[in-house]
Amino acid sequence: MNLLKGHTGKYISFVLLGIVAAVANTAIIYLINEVIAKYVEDTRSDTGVYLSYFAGAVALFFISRWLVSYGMVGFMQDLLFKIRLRVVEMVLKSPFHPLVKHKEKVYTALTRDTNNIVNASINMVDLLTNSILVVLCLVYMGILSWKLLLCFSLMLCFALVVYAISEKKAVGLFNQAMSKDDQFVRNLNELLSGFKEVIIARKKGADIRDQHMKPALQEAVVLNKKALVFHLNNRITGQMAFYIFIGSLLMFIGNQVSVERAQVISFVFVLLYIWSPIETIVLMMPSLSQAKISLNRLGSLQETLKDKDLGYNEAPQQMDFQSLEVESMVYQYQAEPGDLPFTVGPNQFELRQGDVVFIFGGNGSGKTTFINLLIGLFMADQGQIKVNEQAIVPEQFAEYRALFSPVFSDFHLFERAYGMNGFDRNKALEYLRLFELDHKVLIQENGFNTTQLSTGQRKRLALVTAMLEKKPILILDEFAADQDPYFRRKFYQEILPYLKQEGFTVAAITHDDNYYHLADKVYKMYEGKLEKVTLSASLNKSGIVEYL
Ligand SMILES: Nc1ncnc2c1ncn2[C@@H]1O[C@H](COP(=O)(O)OP(=O)(O)OP(=O)(O)O)[C@@H](O)[C@H]1O
Repeated sequence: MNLLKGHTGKYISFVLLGIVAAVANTAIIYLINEVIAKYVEDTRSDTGVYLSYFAGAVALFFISRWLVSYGMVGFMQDLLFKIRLRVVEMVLKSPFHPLVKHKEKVYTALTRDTNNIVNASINMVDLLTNSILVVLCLVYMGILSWKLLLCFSLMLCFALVVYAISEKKAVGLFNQAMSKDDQFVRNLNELLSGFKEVIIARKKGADIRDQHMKPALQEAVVLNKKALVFHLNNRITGQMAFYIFIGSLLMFIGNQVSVERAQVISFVFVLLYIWSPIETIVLMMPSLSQAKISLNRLGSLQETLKDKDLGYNEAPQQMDFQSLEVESMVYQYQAEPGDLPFTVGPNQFELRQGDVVFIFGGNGSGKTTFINLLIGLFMADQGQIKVNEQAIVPEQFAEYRALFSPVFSDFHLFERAYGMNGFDRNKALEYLRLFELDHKVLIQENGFNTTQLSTGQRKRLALVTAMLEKKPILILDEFAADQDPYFRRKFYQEILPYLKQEGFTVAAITHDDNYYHLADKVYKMYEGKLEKVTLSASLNKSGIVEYL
């Protein structure tokens, strides 16, 4: 992913300012060295000139350095904004299944990976400034004595080769540690989602902590430690090599390669000066390695979620709806190795404008899967859907989905009425009264206050919200299951006719066989197969109503 797109100009200006800072910094060292040389030679009369150059170089260094740092603050915030929004975009455009499967990667992408990348992009400018400084100083050292530079370069090359080898190992370890972090986040999500159960059975929480979270954290600690120890070893080895080199330079090398004492002193001075930038570069490597891994992970997340949702469109047109037919629709779940995959279909199904259609069937028979296929959440492997006798093509899927307002059995009640073009407060009040929520729920600026409601009341509010979306077809997955007998009766006997009168078409999964006769059509789901049933009921041997 190209993160610098739109920021290239800014980044180039930071790089240029970084170069200016590095040149000014080198000039400072050069000037100090020259003044020292003048002192040694006792020609102090020239120092005034050097002093004015020195003041200029210092001013240039600080101004350019400040400008880079100031610019970087804004750049960092922009980049953070851009990457986070990019991840949200990926999420919004993703089809259903890949996202559900890789949810925890989205969390880590938004937190750790984003920060790693932003920090490294700041470090990149520092890295560049320091690298230029080192190169310029090396040139200067070459001018002082090419023989000494050759010796130093040999030592530096050796240190860099050792560094590169252990750095590769460190990157591998960081990568493994990040996978352990993902596992930890997955468990944390589980713990937070199931916290009620955990409070009742503390052993569950302890088990998640001891058997899963703690080992994942411990493994991440071990891996991170190992990786950081590689860096530490590199640093210590580098420092030792450097001190040994300086000692040898002063004691033997200078004499051996016959370089004048004054040049050796100047050389050592520059060497002492550039060690800090060299060390800074080396110390930045872990953050750069981590950023590289994070960038790869964002890339792979993008790859995982790359399939744009079918017919992706954020503002689909409202389709006219008169009739809907499902023809020979088949869907098969991907099974775990060794398991038989569950298949729903081939199924036929029809819905006419104003219909109230019920689907019933045993647990696990495939009702929810079928509903998910019907509303276009899952993509069927075979078959087609026709609206007003026209087959729906993939490009029309966003428009097709906009026909439905679902209340899932595991519905989510959003805090506000997001995505509604104008929140109809009058209708909202009318619906709240109908659902007997008007004394419990307050209408706010753009939605309802949703706190202090029971599960059944929350579900009623979810249906109110679905109705306010003014989509032609309401999809209800076991809506009445959480309602008390009084409201259940009201739902089937008053609310469903009201919905019909309001122009809604309703397809509902239900187990309330006492009310099947109120539907226009009833379908039975058995082992993935839908069957239209007649509404003539009979009592079976046990006296239970049975639909044929
Ligand atoms: N994510 C999944 N991966 C694989 N198989 C699945 C998955 N979800 C459901 N199934 C299989 O599909 C079958 C149908 O599930 P579905 O949720 O559609 O049943 P249902 O009729 O709605 O059941 P219930 O009345 O319990 O809600 C299940 O028996 C299960 O084996």
